[in-house]
Amino acid sequence: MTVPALDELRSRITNLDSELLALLAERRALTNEVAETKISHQIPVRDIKREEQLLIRLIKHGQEKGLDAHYVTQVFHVIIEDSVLNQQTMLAERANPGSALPLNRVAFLGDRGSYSYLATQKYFSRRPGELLEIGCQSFSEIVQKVEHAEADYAVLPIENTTSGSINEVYDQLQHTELSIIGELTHPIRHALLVATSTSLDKIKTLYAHPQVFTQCSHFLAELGNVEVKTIDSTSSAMLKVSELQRDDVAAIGSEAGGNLYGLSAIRSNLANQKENHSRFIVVARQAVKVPLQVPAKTTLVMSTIQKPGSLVEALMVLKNNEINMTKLESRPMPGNPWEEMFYIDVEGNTADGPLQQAIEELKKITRYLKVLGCYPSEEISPTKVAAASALSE
Ligand SMILES: O=C(O)C(=O)C[C@]1(C(=O)O)C=C[C@@H](O)C=C1
Repeated sequence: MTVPALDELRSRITNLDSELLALLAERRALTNEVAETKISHQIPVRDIKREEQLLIRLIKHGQEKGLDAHYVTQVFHVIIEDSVLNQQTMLAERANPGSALPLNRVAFLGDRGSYSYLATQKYFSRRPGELLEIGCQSFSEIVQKVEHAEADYAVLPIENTTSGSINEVYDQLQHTELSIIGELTHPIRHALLVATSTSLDKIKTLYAHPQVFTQCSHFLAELGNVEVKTIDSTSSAMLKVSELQRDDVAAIGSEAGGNLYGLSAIRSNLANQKENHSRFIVVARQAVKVPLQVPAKTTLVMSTIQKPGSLVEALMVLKNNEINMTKLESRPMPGNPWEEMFYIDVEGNTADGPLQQAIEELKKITRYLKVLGCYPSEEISPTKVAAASALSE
């Protein structure tokens, strides 16, 4: 049997990949048409039943073609997530006429290549208009850029699955009139980045942002004589290493970001937890309306009356109105020792009855309550179907 030449096989793969892309684009265009129907008939974007049926059929079909259920499910989770996010964005834009800008000026931490930069690119890739990135040195600078109308939006990391909440960002939210208008989660994959063809045993100095060191503490503990230097952002760490061009220095950052500085990864998956994700919020001067067909999240900040059980009482209001709380964070109140501000994320829309009711009730039993924003939820939980149910069809 003659074996086809590698070039020939690769050219066939290349052609197939182009066909796949054309099909994906066609599918996306169809789902955008679906969104138009949903807008005119007030139908929710997400239809879990339809997704289940679709996955069951695809798993079965895939297995007939020798593709395992896990693979098919993973591929279609990504495709459906893209479809849902695009439709949500379309609906949100319709609900906020005139909000789409020809140029989105976005302030974020660090420079090209930082995780905030990558999150910014991801969030605005679905939105119309060009993107102008404004790299900043601190969270307060980022917030001020939007407050002073030097930027239209800010992208701020708020929590990480390994290192927890980012307190400085919560503290910024306490003092600003800006509103949260969006969120996104982005995988944070830390790699050891170098500028030369070197190896781990030669590294003597390591640059990274303090948050990154916290997230990679297990890896750092294994390193022997390495001097760890903190730096204001991941992009500064990468820039430093690319400028030094030395065998004995490295930065911790994403491989994608490192590529922008000509760095290569000699170790990857450095975070303590395999699933390391950061959640970012997007803030602007103007709050947005979230259409009721789109799953919404709302962030509240409140301080309770100083008496035993007042926080429990406030949380009971949420429970009684069947509002699901996704996060509770407390931060000290400057100037008021031992008093706390509570930041609460809930599933729900401020334009919808149950949350409106809960907010009214909370106002009566708290000292201070403010809605920091109501925004489309971008946490698209994948629909699960058991492979067995697909095969029994
Ligand atoms: O069929 C729909 O209603 C769609 O919006 C399309 C689609 C898909 O991409 O297949 C996306 C979201 C829904 O949850 C179900 C299916």
